[in-house]
Amino acid sequence: MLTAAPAPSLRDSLPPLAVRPPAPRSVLPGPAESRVVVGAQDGSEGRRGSLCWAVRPRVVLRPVMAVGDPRAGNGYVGPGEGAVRLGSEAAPVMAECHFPTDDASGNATSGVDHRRVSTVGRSTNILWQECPVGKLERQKMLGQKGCVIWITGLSGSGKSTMACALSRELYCRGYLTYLLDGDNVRHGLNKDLSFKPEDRVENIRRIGEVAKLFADAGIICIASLISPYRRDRDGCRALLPEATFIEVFMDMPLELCEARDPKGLYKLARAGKIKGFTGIDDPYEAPLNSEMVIRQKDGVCPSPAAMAEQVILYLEVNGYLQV
Ligand SMILES: Nc1ncnc2c1ncn2[C@@H]1O[C@H](COP(=O)(O)OS(=O)(=O)O)[C@@H](OP(=O)(O)O)[C@H]1O
Ligand SMILES: Nc1ncnc2c1ncn2[C@@H]1O[C@H](COP(=O)(O)OP(=O)(O)O)[C@@H](O)[C@H]1O
Repeated sequence: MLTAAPAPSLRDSLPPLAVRPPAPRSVLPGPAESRVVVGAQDGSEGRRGSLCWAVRPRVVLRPVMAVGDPRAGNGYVGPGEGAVRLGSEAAPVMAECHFPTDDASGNATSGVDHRRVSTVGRSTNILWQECPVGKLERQKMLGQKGCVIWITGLSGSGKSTMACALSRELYCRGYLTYLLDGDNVRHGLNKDLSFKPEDRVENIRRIGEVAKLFADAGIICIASLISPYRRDRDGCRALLPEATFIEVFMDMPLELCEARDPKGLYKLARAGKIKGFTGIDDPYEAPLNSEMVIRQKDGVCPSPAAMAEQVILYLEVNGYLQV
């Protein structure tokens, strides 16, 4: 009996990864008071109060400020007291870790600057925990700048198509991206949220916060969600460092989106079976000053590849694809 061959998946259709010269990895040019995982000489994790080797597989790092913080509990180090000896670039670095004022239960009582303890939202008595490996180091490692490409538009305007084409193109050129698609995030993190206005506000806020973390990780984060309210998109922009929020408006007419209706949702909304559908009985506030607008030319929508190319050109011209 003949069986039909399975249709190739989108993943199968990816061409081989282009060889982009990797960021130089022999020595990571860390900042002056540099930074590493602390491990013991036998390669195991560093212990509090012990002599530690600064090690990192396959990557030889510069001098180190190796102060194990017992609160971190993961071998990574934070700022604080500690006897530090600097080593050469090629040699492992030794550093002695001291936590002289820890209390009997093992909790750190040292090094807490109470002037920095604050209240944020409903969280009280919290302190920003610095980590010596920062965004700049991660960006150097990846050879790209972390940013958020925020794709907004009506349902059916082509957000996901654009996001996937862009991911694919950047992947093929050797850049690391991560896609936050509204539909997908609503399957997990945001599954407690509906489409009523206050829930959309929260959906956008949470995705903005997550996107901010990805950008801080040095990743090109592509957020693709309707995000219909201007104020909330602008709120996400405000979360990010200057010029790292790139708003892309899929400016497609409602008639086109409705004609596409790939999920049949417009039909249901018109029939009154879905209430509060964006563009039908819930507002979409178009951006006023987005970095990019994708629209039809002479009534023809640019191809997915052409849309992605437009964004990549923007990233190139604005220096996001290099450090
Ligand atoms: N009432 C209503 N209005 C708009 N969209 C609806 C609604 N109900 C379900 N859907 C489907 O959910 C997708 C939109 O989710 P988002 O998280 O992007 O929306 S929002 O940013 O919170 O407005 C959206 O996906 P896309 O078509 O990809 O935009 C719809 O498929
Ligand atoms: N540039 C394009 N040219 C032709 N069709 C497109 C283009 N972009 C999207 N589409 C089609 O439009 C429909 C909606 O696109 P989609 O990316 O799912 O939109 P959204 O994520 O905004 O809801 C899909 O059927 C898709 O194939």
